[in-house]
Amino acid sequence: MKIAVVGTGYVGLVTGTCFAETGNDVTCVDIDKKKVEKLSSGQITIYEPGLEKLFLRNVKEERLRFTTSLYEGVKDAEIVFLALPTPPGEDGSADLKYILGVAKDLGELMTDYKVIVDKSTVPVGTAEKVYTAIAKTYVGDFDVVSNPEFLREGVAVDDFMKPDRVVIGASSERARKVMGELYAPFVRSGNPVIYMDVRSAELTKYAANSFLATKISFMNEVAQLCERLGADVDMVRRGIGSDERIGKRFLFPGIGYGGSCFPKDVQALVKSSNEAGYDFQILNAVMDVNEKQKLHLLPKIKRYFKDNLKGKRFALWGLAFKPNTDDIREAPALYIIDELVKEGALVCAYDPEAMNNVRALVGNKIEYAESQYDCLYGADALIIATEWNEFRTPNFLKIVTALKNKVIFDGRNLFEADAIKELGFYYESVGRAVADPADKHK
Ligand SMILES: NC(=O)c1ccc[n+]([C@@H]2O[C@H](COP(=O)([O-])OP(=O)(O)OC[C@H]3O[C@@H](n4cnc5c(N)ncnc54)[C@H](O)[C@@H]3O)[C@@H](O)[C@H]2O)c1
Ligand SMILES: O=c1ccn([C@@H]2O[C@H](COP(=O)(O)OP(=O)(O)O[C@H]3O[C@H](CO)[C@@H](O)[C@H](O)[C@H]3O)[C@@H](O)[C@H]2O)c(=O)[nH]1
Repeated sequence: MKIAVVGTGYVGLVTGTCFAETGNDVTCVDIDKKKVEKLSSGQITIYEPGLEKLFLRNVKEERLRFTTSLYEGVKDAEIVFLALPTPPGEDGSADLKYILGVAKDLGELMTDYKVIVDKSTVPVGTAEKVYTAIAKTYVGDFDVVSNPEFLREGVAVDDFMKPDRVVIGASSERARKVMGELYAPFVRSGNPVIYMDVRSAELTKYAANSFLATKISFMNEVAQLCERLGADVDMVRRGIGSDERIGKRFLFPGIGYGGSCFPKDVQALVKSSNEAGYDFQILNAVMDVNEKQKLHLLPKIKRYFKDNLKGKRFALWGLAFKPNTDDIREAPALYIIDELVKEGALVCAYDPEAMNNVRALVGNKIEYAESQYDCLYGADALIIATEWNEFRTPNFLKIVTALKNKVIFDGRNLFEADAIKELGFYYESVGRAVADPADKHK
């Protein structure tokens, strides 16, 4: 099939590459000239495990092309995916200017039947708006379909190639058939394509993200309670997660959810809800809990250093909002950096992939280290903000040698609390035994 993907960011690039990998002829369109030049010359623009190999193969075999021209991209395409940004507007609702801008341009370019697919996360009613924007100038037959994307960064290729489900919201049989053919290779393993009406598909995406965010905020509140009641959140997590009705996944407490999706999508659903005259109370609490959780480690740090962080030096492991990505959008580490710097502390950070992105954002506000151990030298404490695998089993001897004090504030519960205390560390984590600064650690 001939496919156009408009918007070649995270979702666009994964979508385009995976559809090319299953034998389709894909043209990706982006307004960012530099990005298109880079991709056309075989240079990948995001860090995503497993993607580069597929990308290079499909570029080489000419199933995957890039252009800045919307006309070039869509002229022969049967299906046009819109993988454009839907950032929060000033009031928190999803800003549809990119989607509706491209829809208007499509109306001016289209000359034959196409299926236009909203791949971006968009509020209920957007497909109707896209339809109206195209129909203003194009009078022929076409369909607008909602096909929300559920991939996670860091495991995006697997999520796309072996989806738990594919949701297709379509109002015409013709569009359902086209989409069904396109997705046939991905659902062979028995994972279903769920066909539904367009509005339900649009809401499914927000409901999925909001439910997952709710699980996380719930566990972060359980963690708060654990610290106050002397319980261990890891035990409670295991205890409840083994109940199939609850499920083991997305129960990990930490320093809040971040990334380009949960924060903006929960907020957008609350906004849509308000506009529909309904107060979505749970989600307001989910957002409040998350705001507080991002700075969960700060009072612990201040307590240890007797409220004086001026001139203190902190090593920070992890900047990306989660492991296996270089994405720093809404990364909890950035909030911690802000607070520490505001208090007059110095921060030296290390992240395996995200340092360039942070450097571009905050420049010399912090120092950057060449390795996870380099950033420890002379630091008063180590703070862990992202659970990269290489941080899980570090060389403790190197940590002890480099750190000024044997003090760790762990926002991701990477270590067994008892084992690390045995090594003589003052150790604070999330939802587990609270350390006492008065205790003498070795
Ligand atoms: N990132 C994820 O993990 C993820 C997962 C599922 C769904 N989503 C949703 O998918 C959508 C896209 O997210 P993303 O993370 O890929 O965004 P992104 O910001 O990484 O990429 C968007 C791309 O669109 C391009 N663009 C902007 N205006 C354009 C135009 N007029 N014509 C052509 N290209 C244009 C930008 O240059 C950029 O390359 C959002 O709605 C997001 O909520 C994201
Ligand atoms: O038990 C958990 C699981 C996740 N997180 C945090 O939650 C955030 C989001 O994590 P994750 O969902 O793995 O990453 P994303 O790539 O943002 O993926 C989410 O957002 C995408 C964009 O909408 C959706 O497509 C995915 O299905 C959805 O999982 C991160 O900050 C994680 O640290 C936790 O704190 N505890």
